[in-house]
Amino acid sequence: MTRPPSDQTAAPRRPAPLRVVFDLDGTLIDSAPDVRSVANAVLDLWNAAPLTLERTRDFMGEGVPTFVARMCRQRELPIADHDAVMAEFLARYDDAVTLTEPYPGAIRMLEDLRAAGAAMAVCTNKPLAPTRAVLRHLDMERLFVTVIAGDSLPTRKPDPAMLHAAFAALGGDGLRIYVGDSETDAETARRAEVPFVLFTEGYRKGPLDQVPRDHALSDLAALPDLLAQLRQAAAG
Ligand SMILES: O=C(O)COP(=O)(O)O
Ligand SMILES: [Mg+2]
Repeated sequence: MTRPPSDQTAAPRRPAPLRVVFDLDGTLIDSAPDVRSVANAVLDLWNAAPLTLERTRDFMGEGVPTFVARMCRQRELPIADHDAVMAEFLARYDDAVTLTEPYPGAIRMLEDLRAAGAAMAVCTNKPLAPTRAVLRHLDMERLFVTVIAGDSLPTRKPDPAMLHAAFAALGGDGLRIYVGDSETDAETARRAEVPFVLFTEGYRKGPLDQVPRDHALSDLAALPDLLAQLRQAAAG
């Protein structure tokens, strides 16, 4: 019995190339303890009360200038001192790496994606020097084609320019995905018109159901399977 032609000719389609861009703080690494320690060392210079970890997380997400502005407002530091506060903060931030940990399964997940042929980048509002320092400290730098940081371009997320630059560095066509933890990341993905995966265990400020996203996950180890499914669907 001859098979119908469709069965004879059905060859598996090549999966689409995968380009994945990751936010950093609150997505791949839990860096708030280091940021808090920097903030509190600076606040101590002004004899101001320290920040809790929770408040530190709340202040993160839009980069150092916004973090420092929120911190100064919260502790009512004199406006005339804000530039000096910023300078003291930045001076300490570059090597603030020892309290930071990758989220469970983050490095294994990145290695799995790379083994599956994904090209990956970091797109973070954190400045480049502390970003490079922490990635090196955690032996994660090797996993990324490029890093676009909070001082790499004239604008920061949620302006989509950083995300566009990250995908441009990854090159070519294929399936594009942005993975992040915050409202800022969701808005960046929307403006860049890139599908967004929300990591739910990071530094989001509001309720989960109010963050627009295409997919959500609480365990980074689930990302390779999700992306494999999306890749197959994209291959048709
Ligand atoms: O440094 C911040 O405020 C946020 O950094 P992120 O963009 O990696 O979350
Ligand atoms: Mg983040």
